[in-house]
Amino acid sequence: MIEVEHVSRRFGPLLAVNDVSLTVERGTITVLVGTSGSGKSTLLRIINRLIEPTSGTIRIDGRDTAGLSGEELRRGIGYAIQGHGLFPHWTVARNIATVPTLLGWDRARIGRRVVELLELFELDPASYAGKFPHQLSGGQQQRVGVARALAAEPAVLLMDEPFGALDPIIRAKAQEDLLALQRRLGITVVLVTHDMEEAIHLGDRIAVMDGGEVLQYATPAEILAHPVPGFVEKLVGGADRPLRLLSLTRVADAVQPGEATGKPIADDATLRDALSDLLWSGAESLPVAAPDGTLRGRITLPAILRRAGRPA
Ligand SMILES: Nc1ncnc2c1ncn2[C@@H]1O[C@H](COP(=O)(O)OP(=O)(O)OP(=O)(O)O)[C@@H](O)[C@H]1O
Repeated sequence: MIEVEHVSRRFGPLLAVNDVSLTVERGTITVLVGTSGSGKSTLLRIINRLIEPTSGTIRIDGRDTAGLSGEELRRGIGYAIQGHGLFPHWTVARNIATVPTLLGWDRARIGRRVVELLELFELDPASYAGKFPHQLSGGQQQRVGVARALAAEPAVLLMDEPFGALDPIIRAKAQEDLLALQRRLGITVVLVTHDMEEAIHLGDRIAVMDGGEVLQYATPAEILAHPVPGFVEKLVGGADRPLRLLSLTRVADAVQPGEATGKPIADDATLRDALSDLLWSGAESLPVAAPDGTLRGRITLPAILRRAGRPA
């Protein structure tokens, strides 16, 4: 658990982070979202003390981080940034080994960990361990960046616009991979983005920042349904709000008994995907299938539309 209490950071006359308090529960993803210059990156870097707060307290699992040296703290916290920050003249294996090496792990353990992470990120160790960053695609560099951040098995992972440089298809895949990885490892993630879509998709909770302040800190559903008036409302209240709402619910939660014709949709797809399929096929309903292919019932247009409106 990360507890941020009344944290501020001043740069000369500018209050880049202004009296922010929020708690990130263990094993969840919190997304900091806001426009450029709203203080997201500064707040993120205060958590691992790349930037010292001017005032306020950060506790990680109950421990005040002010009592630790910055270096000691950062060895226990993964940090992945846009552009991936890989050392260009180091191989992929050496990049991933950075923190374990600093921690003095023995060579055999480091070697095992590098192979394990490359496999986890679907990069064949035999082909990729000895490559240099410039020999990888953007998506592969991004995965190596996250692999490096996770090398020493941190309980906390901080990510600053990690998918910002990726094209939309690779970005969607990277987001899915992060969700799967986070569920599997149970890590606590704080992620910075300026993309509300990404925040809604990834966040268990979202902190909307503007002018150094957190204006609202709540679940995506709460932020969509009840945005605080002003900046947050403007940010989420656009024409695609109903579609965003639909993207939060799985087909499994709206499935009805009965049959339908057409290509089945997976029960773990979102209602937004289901609406898309229905509109495209011109059908009123579609069959719903479990991962093993068993039919579970059907999803209908009216059932989807009921969930796209303003919540009561
Ligand atoms: N080292 C610094 N010295 C002076 N001002 C800084 C410094 N770092 C950040 N700032 C200022 O603090 C404010 C917040 O910056 P920050 O990088 O946290 O914003 P951000 O929300 O992450 O923006 P972006 O999305 O553009 O990265 C900005 O006005 C920025 O210019």
